[in-house]
Amino acid sequence: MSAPPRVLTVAGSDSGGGAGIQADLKAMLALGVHGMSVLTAVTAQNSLGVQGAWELPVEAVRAQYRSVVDDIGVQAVKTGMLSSAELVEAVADLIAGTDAPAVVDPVGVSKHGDPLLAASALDSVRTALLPVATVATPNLDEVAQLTGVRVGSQADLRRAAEAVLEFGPRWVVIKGGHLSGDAVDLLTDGSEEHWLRAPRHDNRHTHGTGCTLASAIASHLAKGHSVPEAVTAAKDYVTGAIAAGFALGAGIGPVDHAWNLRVPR
Ligand SMILES: Nc1ncnc2c1ncn2[C@@H]1O[C@H](COP(=O)(O)OP(=O)(O)OP(=O)(O)O)[C@@H](O)[C@H]1O
Ligand SMILES: Cc1ncc(COP(=O)(O)O)c(N)n1
Repeated sequence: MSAPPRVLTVAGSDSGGGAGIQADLKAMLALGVHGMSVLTAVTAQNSLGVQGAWELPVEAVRAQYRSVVDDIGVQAVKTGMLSSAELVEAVADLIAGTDAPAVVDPVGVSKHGDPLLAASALDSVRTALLPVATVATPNLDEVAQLTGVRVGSQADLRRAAEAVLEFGPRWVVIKGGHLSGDAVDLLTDGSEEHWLRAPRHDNRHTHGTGCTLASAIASHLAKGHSVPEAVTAAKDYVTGAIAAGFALGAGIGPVDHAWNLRVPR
């Protein structure tokens, strides 16, 4: 049997299994690719928030990356929580030397408002990481942090996309998940525009939506799809996962990464 496409996530661990590395690997399995991971940080996290976070040394991140890329090889890379300026710069450098598309989710804070990136790292995200991204996937809070553009309605999404594209990613997906009404995202490279629209699911169990979308994009890119095809397929996958999100713990439960694998009875 031939090996499936290989996808690497460079991100933090969520002990609760809903976001971070755990969400990424689950999404990759559900989408038929071989998932691999470079851990940047470990969080003590559950449905109520992040209780603690510990960064890995930059040499440990570099060594994991080299182990995977030099032997196994990758068809796409996805980044999530990178924690510090030093890690952002090291990862940007590693991606620049890798011949594979990179999906950059510029994770800033968790759903509960806990910081996952030092404020001092924002400049490195702008000047080192975004320029090496094939697709960047900021949410509205990350757009505001990175560009100063505040999105209050769908009409502002184009302005937000233009501001992010100035930092150099080939494509950007501005996630409008935090607006009201339909869940509308804008994918653009500055010349083509694709509006991705899905019904808003009235389900509070949405922990891990951003990680899941970015990993699904990377998985479809690894299969050889174009960026618009990959993002469209990833949007369908995350929408189904949100619709099937379930309660766990006392707070916000995870999306269901396996929804597309369940056989109807
Ligand atoms: N209630 C919902 N129903 C349908 N789609 C949603 C809903 N909430 C978010 N989405 C979609 O999920 C994807 C992730 O968007 P979101 O804005 O939630 O990302 P995020 O903020 O990075 O994630 P998180 O809020 O978990 O940190 C987008 O495609 C968005 O449109
Ligand atoms: C380790 C880690 N990485 C990322 C997120 C953000 O999660 P998301 O934006 O997908 O909800 C998180 N809560 N924890």
